[in-house]
Amino acid sequence: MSSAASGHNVPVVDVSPLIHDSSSSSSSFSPTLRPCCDALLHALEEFGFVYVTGVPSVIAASDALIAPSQHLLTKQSRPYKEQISMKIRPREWRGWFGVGDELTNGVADLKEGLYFGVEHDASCEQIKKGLPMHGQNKLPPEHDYPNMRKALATYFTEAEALGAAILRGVAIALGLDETHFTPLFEPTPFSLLRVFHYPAELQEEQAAGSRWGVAEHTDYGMLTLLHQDDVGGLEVKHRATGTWIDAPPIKDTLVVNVGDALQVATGGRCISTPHRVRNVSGTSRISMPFFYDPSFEARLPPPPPHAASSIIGFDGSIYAKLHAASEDGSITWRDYITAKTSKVFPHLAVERDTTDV
Ligand SMILES: O=C(O)CCC(=O)C(=O)O
Ligand SMILES: [Fe+2]
Repeated sequence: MSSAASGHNVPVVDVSPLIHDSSSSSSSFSPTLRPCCDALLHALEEFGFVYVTGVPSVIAASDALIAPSQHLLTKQSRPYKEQISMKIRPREWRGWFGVGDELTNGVADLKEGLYFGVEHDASCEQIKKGLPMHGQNKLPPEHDYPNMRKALATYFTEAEALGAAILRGVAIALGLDETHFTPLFEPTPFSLLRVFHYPAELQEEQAAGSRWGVAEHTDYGMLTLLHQDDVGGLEVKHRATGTWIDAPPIKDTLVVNVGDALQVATGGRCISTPHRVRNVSGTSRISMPFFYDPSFEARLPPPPPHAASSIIGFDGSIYAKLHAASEDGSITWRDYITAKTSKVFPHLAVERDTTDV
């Protein structure tokens, strides 16, 4: 059912008050700040999704990265893209993957894409320690795509600042200290960026309803910030009615959604909502999700006992098993993300000891 037919639409919230008002005392908040925080929380409680506006610098940074990525994905040959394949140094979890390589819910998605992470220099501590999912981003030759590495760094900076601002707003609306979620991101967020291409030629299989661009899933982390082009195809499950509603493109907005870790961190107030993508438009679709996630070694709180099964998200089984196996009841972000990523690219399992969770 479309959103128009169900009467439910993911709300649009202007978050510019949160970006421009950084005062740390509630008595000096601008008059527009609290309504903005309340609207954000309300959307994340009902839908787990919100469109944010008032973020021109993030949109500009995202446009600067999406243009070369789109060219690379839609215009270059397979051998060209294979030069930067994820299969090269697979534990680093970066580079290009082809249609059918990534599984959601055990089924191959009808999309290809690029994975990027925080840039790690070969001499940094994390690389020396051999941590999984750390490394250098794989980019096409600079003479073909000048400035792409710079555009990537700029987008990480902009998107992380927006993620932090939104979480400050959620904390204020929940009546918590505005820095409540900050420790989870220290010393640095473990952000990931993906650029997806849903080719037009694969639409017939999706129209039949048995295959998906991305099958139903929830996101793992705290917040996802999604730039989608103007094609559409994202669907969100509305908790109250159980219906699937469209989240169509809206100009100058980003779609923001709650992941499993934020659902846990808010005691189930914000919901990590199942969503999926189907491109039956007849044209290629490009999207760019940015995952604003905790630091790699951050400790995630155990779910409150009274509500354990209802707040641990769509893939609560992994979360619950990891908690049960941990000595003090807390798990690290590393535990959760490596267990999850081992399922989506089984042949690239980054920490083999966690694949049987
Ligand atoms: O491509 C999209 O619109 C959404 C992708 C998504 O849900 C994800 O990568 O987690
Ligand atoms: Fe997602």
